[in-house]
Amino acid sequence: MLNRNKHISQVVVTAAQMRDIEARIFAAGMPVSALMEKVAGLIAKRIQEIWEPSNHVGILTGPGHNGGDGLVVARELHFRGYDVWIYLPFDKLKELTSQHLQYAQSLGIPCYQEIEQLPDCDFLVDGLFGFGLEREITDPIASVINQLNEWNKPIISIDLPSGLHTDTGEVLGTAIRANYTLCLGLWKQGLLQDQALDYIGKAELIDFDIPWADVQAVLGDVPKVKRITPTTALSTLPLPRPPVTHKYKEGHLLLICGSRRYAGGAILTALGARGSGVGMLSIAVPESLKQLLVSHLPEALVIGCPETETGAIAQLQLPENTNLSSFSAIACGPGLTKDAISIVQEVLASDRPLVLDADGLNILAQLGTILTLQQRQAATVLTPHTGEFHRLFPDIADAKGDRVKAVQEAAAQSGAVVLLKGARTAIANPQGSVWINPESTPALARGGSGDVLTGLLGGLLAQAVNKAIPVEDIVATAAWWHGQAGILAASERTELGVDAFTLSQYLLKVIVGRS
Ligand SMILES: NC(=O)C1=CN([C@@H]2O[C@H](COP(=O)(O)OP(=O)(O)OC[C@H]3O[C@@H](n4cnc5c(N)ncnc54)[C@H](O)[C@@H]3O)[C@@H](O)[C@H]2O)[C@@H](O)CC1
Ligand SMILES: Nc1ncnc2c1ncn2[C@@H]1O[C@H](COP(=O)(O)OP(=O)(O)O)[C@@H](O)[C@H]1O
Ligand SMILES: [K+]
Repeated sequence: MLNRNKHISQVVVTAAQMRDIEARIFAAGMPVSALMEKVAGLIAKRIQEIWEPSNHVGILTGPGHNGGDGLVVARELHFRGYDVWIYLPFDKLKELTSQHLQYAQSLGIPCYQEIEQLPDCDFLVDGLFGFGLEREITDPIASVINQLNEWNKPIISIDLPSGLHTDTGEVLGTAIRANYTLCLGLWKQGLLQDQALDYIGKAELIDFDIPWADVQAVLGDVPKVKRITPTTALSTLPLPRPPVTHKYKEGHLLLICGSRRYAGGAILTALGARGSGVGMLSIAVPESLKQLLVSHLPEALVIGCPETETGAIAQLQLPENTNLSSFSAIACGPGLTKDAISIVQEVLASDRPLVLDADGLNILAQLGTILTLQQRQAATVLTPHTGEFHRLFPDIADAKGDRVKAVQEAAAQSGAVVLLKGARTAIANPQGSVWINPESTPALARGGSGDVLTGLLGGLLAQAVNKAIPVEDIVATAAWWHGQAGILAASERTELGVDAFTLSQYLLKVIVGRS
């Protein structure tokens, strides 16, 4: 049972999967009405906790079981002393929903068909549509939703804000802008897509005891799409260290970054790597940046390289008896400029795990993403934002739409682990497994935060080199750690206080006391 509770928050489902899981529960004997009663009871309880002092509530009710949930909530809140009004603009209701309406009305709870009739409420509960929404919302409901959004009343959505596509998070016509979303049973994939975030508000899972066996029967033993949780992220950290070890056993990362034009990116990447705790850090930069890097990172081995006329690295001049195979992992890209093309070609040809970011990605796109990566002998991790993603994968439709699908396609095409940056960063391996980082902060939308991630990720990969941890799990840990550092920094310093240097200083605070 403990195991189930630990795993349930990782699970992400589509509408079709949720329907299959529910069908198994009903087939096993659970009456549909009993489940609705249980689920809506939990929703009502949570609503009372959230909006305890307010007691005028409007319940927006749809024709299906999302509306049925809403009506049970209406009844429960009525019994708890709330003044409840139902808004129900549909004539044809599913049978269970219709029965709950009849009973609610028999209790004297008023029900209106016109939104104008609904009295002034302290807050609204959105039970219009859940995962059964199957087409665009049209008038008159679309206009009503727009009007409701303009009222600026707090709204709690049941399962998901009505109007969002359950899988892609796309707005189907229009959608309720909720302050809270109480997601039922298992996390719906659409709630983890960037395009849905403006509509969701604060999202919580209402666990209603879906048996783990039913989840497994539908999703398989290892679900394809998962949320990163503190448990999953912390489990891959290289802690505790073995008592007898030395610096090279704790990973040797080579960073290749910076140019005369972009010196700061090299420092930020290196500070991200420092935050990872990596045993040994070597940093290859253009010769003219060497002193600067040494002054910021006295512990690192800074390798000054010959420069092009434009101040990019012209040639990797590694120390004697060292070649690229001497390192546990390589991270390459931030601040390089596109003039460092030969360097990127050289690291691509190496047999070491490689993280490519920023100009490393722009150069890869120029070289031809798919064909170039086919030559790789070791793991490659690409960390594009949407702009870089489109340059790398011009054939893949829309990295701003269904990002889960986009990142899966990119990983499958390229054979790399792809981390698609965003508000809900998504990571896929070539076999189609996806991790989504469910929490982050717009405080990170700031120049240089990506550099910190590259260094952190490189450092974690270097430390994992001889361990049997899948690369995508390490990448997921880095994304989570980076996001949590942003959240912690923003909570202490506001969303305006999280410059990339500050972010790097918060990495350690995330894990102290937790691992
Ligand atoms: N079976 C149960 O008792 C449980 C119900 N749950 C609730 O049931 C919901 C799913 O219920 P349903 O499958 O009935 O589906 P929904 O209630 O989400 O909506 C489907 C209904 O809306 C209509 N509809 C769909 N798209 C429309 C559109 N664009 N314009 C107008 N009407 C449209 C359909 O004809 C159908 O009547 C979940 O989201 C959840 O709230 C579960 O979460 C918990 C268990
Ligand atoms: N709105 C947002 N919410 C959460 N995280 C964000 C948001 N915008 C950006 N980020 C994160 O910030 C980082 C930005 O990286 P990137 O775009 O490479 O910027 P830079 O190159 O300037 O460092 C990524 O990790 C991304 O996921
Ligand atoms: K809803």
